[in-house]
Amino acid sequence: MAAPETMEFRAETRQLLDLMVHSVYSNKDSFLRELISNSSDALDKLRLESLRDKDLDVDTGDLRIILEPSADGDTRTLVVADNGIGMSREEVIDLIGTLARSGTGELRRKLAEAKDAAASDALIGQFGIGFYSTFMVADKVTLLTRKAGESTGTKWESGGDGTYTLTAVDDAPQGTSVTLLLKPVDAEDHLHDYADPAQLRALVKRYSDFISWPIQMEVAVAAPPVTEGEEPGEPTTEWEKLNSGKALWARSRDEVSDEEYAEFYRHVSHAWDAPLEVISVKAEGTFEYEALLFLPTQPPFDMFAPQRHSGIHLYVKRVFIMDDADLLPEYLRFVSGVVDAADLSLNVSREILQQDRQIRAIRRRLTKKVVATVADLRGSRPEEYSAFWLSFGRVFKEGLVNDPDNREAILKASAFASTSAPTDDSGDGLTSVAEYVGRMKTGQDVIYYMTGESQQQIRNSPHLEAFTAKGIEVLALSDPVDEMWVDAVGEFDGHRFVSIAKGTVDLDADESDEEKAAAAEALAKQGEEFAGLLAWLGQTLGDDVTEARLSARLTDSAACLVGDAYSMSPQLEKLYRASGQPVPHVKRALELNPGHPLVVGLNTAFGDEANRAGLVPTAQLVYGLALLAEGGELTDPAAFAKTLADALAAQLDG
Ligand SMILES: Nc1ncnc2c1ncn2[C@@H]1O[C@H](COP(=O)(O)OP(=O)(O)OP(=O)(O)O)[C@@H](O)[C@H]1O
Repeated sequence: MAAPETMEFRAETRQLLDLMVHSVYSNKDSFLRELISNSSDALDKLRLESLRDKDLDVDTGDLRIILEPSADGDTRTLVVADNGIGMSREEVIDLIGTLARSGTGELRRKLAEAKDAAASDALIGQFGIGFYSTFMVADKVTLLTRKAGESTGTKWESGGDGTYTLTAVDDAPQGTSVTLLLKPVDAEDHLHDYADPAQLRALVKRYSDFISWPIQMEVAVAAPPVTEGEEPGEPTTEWEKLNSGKALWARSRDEVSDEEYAEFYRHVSHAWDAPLEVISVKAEGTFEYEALLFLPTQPPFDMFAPQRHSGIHLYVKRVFIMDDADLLPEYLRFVSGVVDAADLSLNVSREILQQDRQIRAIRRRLTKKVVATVADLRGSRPEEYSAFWLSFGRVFKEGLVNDPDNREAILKASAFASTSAPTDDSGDGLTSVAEYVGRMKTGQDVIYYMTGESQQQIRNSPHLEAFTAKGIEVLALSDPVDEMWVDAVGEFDGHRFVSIAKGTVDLDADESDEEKAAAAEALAKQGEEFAGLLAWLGQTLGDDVTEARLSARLTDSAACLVGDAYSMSPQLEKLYRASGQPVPHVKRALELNPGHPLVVGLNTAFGDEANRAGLVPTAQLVYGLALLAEGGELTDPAAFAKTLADALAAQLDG
């Protein structure tokens, strides 16, 4: 055996480990689930590898997971071992020595801030900590592993402090064993006796019963009764299988408890929360398959990471095939679970899968089923739906853009903030588009919406003023994806989606013809009064605006900016720019409120003396204020500040 080499954990890993060592997490038992889960994955991988690589010299006849508790005085240990794929030395360093997953830094920061046990429980539950959870129960962890096909093994050992050692080991068995030198039992600290076979039996039953590989423990068998005059029989041992290994998806819903589903969900999705909804599908006929899918409660922290893939594991007749088979569209990437298909070849490749008719049929059916489940959730459990929507709505709505076939169903399952969605217990301040349509005023035939970067920005925007005054509901869409789908979807039930920040709006639809005629006449008269100013403003601000006109949508503010019916909104312009795409600056119309003192004053001053000093800066201020009020960004904030300061100073002087 070579001499051990001491390595240092990266700072981030070290801090996280330190938090585990001193963890107040109450569910310390979960370390066992994590180790068994890792072993089970390693066995799956070995079986697959041996199917794909016929030259790989391994024995796959007796694949299993072994628990080996022992107690010698105060020294208590537990070994969890498997004869799975194992790890190379580099893999040990990469996978075990570094906690390289994205979001780790964030977890560490939040854990350090967490004040009490409940808060840190929730955080650990949200992030999951895999192998490192062993340090909640062990003072020292030794991992011995040899990768299938390699001759030298690697021993990794750490006391959870700043360092670990690595040693090359020649005679290591293939697979991985993790030996825990257990911390003293401390019931108050939720540290149970993990060297006690009865305890282990109960934990495996609770957390890992569904694992398809046998989980075994060697137990003493009572010696046969001794008859007089005979030598006492040798005590013997036998392997006791601790799990039933039954595939959960093959059992009927009423046979499986919520807790069993929850543990299986944690295993397949590497999650620590409980599933919000369990979806099971059994298809018979041309293509036979069973699926068990889960909607999560908490978002995985890497949900928006570009490399995140779907959490659906593909099995063929109970044999694990791959873990990110393309079985659901990207906008459902928060769904995890298992699909077990009867008629695929065991060594099917990813490329073949993508072309496979059966896989495409499964994907279509599962997609519809998940979307329908989300819609049902809204109807049957509105509170849970709201929480779900808050975490996953943004991702789900990508489907409105990317999945035209299911667009209608996705829209029905979606909810949106709006200026007058009910906030009683049936609602949550969120409305469906159908409900919006049900509340539309007489004469209104379009669905009004406003996009913005936040709810606050939308709700304070001047564009909303006349809508609020007239009690017309407006959808308040503040997710980046909203910009895309309103264009892609276009209409619902014959009602067009219309942005209140674009084009002209007709808010007098419910008025009589006489009232409309009177209003039009009044506007025309005002138009004449302001004609000179409007033409001059259009010219003076020509670099930024297409024209200046009087507004029907303002009641309180002096001015706002309005795009053409089909122009790009400022948010979309910003999104494109942020993604590196060059887009020309989109000019919009400046709309003025003819009843506002600033606009009236400006018109009078312009009428008195069109060349008067101070008019140009005031025009620039009016434009800048309109931009600021909608949450926009000034191109030259310093110049704006100076113009404003000068104007204020001049006023104080006067
Ligand atoms: N028994 C094992 N055999 C082979 N590889 C293993 C074993 N245990 C862990 N690994 C490798 O180390 C990696 C890290 O394990 P760890 O438990 O920290 O995270 P994980 O299982 O990937 O995710 P999670 O933290 O969500 O459980 C695993 O993904 C796997 O590649």
